[in-house]
Amino acid sequence: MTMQNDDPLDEALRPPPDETPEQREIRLAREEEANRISQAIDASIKAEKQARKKKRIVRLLLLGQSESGLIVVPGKSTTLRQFQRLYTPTAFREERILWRAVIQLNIVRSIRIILETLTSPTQKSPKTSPFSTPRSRSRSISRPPALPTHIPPLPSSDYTNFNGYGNGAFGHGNGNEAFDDSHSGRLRVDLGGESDPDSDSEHASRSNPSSTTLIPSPLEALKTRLQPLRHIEALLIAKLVPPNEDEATHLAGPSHSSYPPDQPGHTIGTSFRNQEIFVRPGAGWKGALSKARVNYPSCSESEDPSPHMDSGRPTSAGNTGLETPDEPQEVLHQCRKDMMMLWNDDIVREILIRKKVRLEELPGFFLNDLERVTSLRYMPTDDDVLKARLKTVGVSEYKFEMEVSAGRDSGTEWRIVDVGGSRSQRHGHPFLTMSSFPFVYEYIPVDAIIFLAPISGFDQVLAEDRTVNRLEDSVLLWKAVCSNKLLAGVDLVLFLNKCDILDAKLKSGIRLSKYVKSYSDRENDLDSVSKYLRGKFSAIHREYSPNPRKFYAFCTSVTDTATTAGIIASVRDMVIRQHLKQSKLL
Ligand SMILES: Nc1nc2c(ncn2[C@@H]2O[C@H](COP(=O)(O)OP(=O)(O)OP(=O)(O)O)[C@@H](O)[C@H]2O)c(=O)[nH]1
Ligand SMILES: [Mg+2]
Repeated sequence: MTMQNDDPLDEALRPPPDETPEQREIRLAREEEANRISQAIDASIKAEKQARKKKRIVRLLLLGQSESGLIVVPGKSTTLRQFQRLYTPTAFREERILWRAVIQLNIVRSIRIILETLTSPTQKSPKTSPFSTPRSRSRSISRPPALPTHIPPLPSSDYTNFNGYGNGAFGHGNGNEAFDDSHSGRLRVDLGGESDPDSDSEHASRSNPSSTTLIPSPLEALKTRLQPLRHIEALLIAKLVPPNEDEATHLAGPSHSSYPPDQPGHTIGTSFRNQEIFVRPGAGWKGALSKARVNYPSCSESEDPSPHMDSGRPTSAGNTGLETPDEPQEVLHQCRKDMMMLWNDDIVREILIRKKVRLEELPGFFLNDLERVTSLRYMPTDDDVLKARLKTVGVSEYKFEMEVSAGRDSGTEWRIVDVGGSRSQRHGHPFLTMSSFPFVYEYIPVDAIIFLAPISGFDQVLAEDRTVNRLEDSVLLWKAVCSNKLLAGVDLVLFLNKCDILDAKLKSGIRLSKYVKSYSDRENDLDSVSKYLRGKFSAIHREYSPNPRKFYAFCTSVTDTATTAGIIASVRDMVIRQHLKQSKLL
């Protein structure tokens, strides 16, 4: 028996004992070639490592004010999503299904806003001018009287006998009420005879108890049928918010309106503005949803059966373990006719208009798409993802490399810092300074700041401080950013955002000069207004910047994919140009 303790590799590599000189020559040549190839591979790995070390990393910081609820938020996270859509389209597309839960919650919230609005009283508050100084403003503006912390019960009427959200905006009926809508498909509610539409007392006097009936009103019945939305709301919150994240559903603070008396939404005096759901930034919530995801529906808008469907039902992104496959989508589907009836009802619309609640302008508005977005096989489109609203809290850096399909500059790593902008996160400063954003300094150096000012908010006040006009808040923050010495070397890109909403407002007859006195009798159209505001922001930049620096301003509607793609390409070019200059590579 021979001993087998030789290394098998040595054994294999050992030249055959009877090797001829020719065979030896061939073997040595082969070994040399193998050696050469191995060295080439080593060199290429080393080169790649070095290239990675030298990789171009571009850093952007998104800044701009924000609040929860019913008001104009600037669109920082939407801008981030636009970058992701353009630079990493495959990843963006694959994540679209995860946004369905956010859209479902947005829909439920819109319905709740309607129901709450139908019961809310009117309040008055003064107007402010965004370009006045804090001192002059404090002289000219007196703090409005505090709003009631609860809504006084209004006399019963078809519209006013809701309990209000505190008691359940979706109602407490037994679900058995009859509701005959066979004639008109509408909420056949009689508002009474001729009346002053602005008078709440008229509204009250209309509801003479003697005229009440034991038959539940159509709206009561509708409200009862919409009750399952309450459960869905709870389910979605459980799905989107981590278990220990109580704060997300309980943003503190007394409720009051964010709108002055003759301004949109001013009558909405209830609690929902403080109940906007947020997630901590980062992909945490997406991770939780995707882990529970079974698979993607391959197409959504069509009702065609798909191999990805489980018995024709959408597969869920849920993670509570309590759901059937996408229970929220099923419930929304079941409630869709009632939601459409509520939203399309003439009288409901009339009340929303009278109370200046312009739902269409609010973040996360999907009520005009109910048929599509409540379809059982609904898959959010790119536009839907951009329109969806999920408030950001805290600060987070998103890193991504351009996919090859996204064109040139693949290989550049983009790091975009998204910051939650609400005042509660700015330590409640009455007027802003950059010290309200202490965390920002951790992210310096950045190549540029994209500052978003939602200029459509010129006619609204902050929910967090009703004496402050929305535009004024933007202007103050802009001033603080421009004058900040630590940011003096950072280029500034200004997005005067929500120009689409601004355009609609101006066209509807709302005049800028009513809120910005210095605008006087200039033309009240988008072009003139945006040029004027751009001039104002630009003058502040010139006056307050400690050093000269690059400054670019764009009028944007960042939910609009076509126009935003061009703007982001321009931003990318100039940021990279500047980055290269600073890296002394140019
Ligand atoms: N119509 C319109 N809607 C916009 C525009 N920009 C953003 N939105 C919508 O406004 C909502 C809020 O945008 P976000 O990007 O979440 O705002 P944000 O600045 O990140 O706000 P915070 O996270 O609260 O600091 C979203 O529902 C967007 O779809 C715009 O230019 N036009
Ligand atoms: Mg955000």
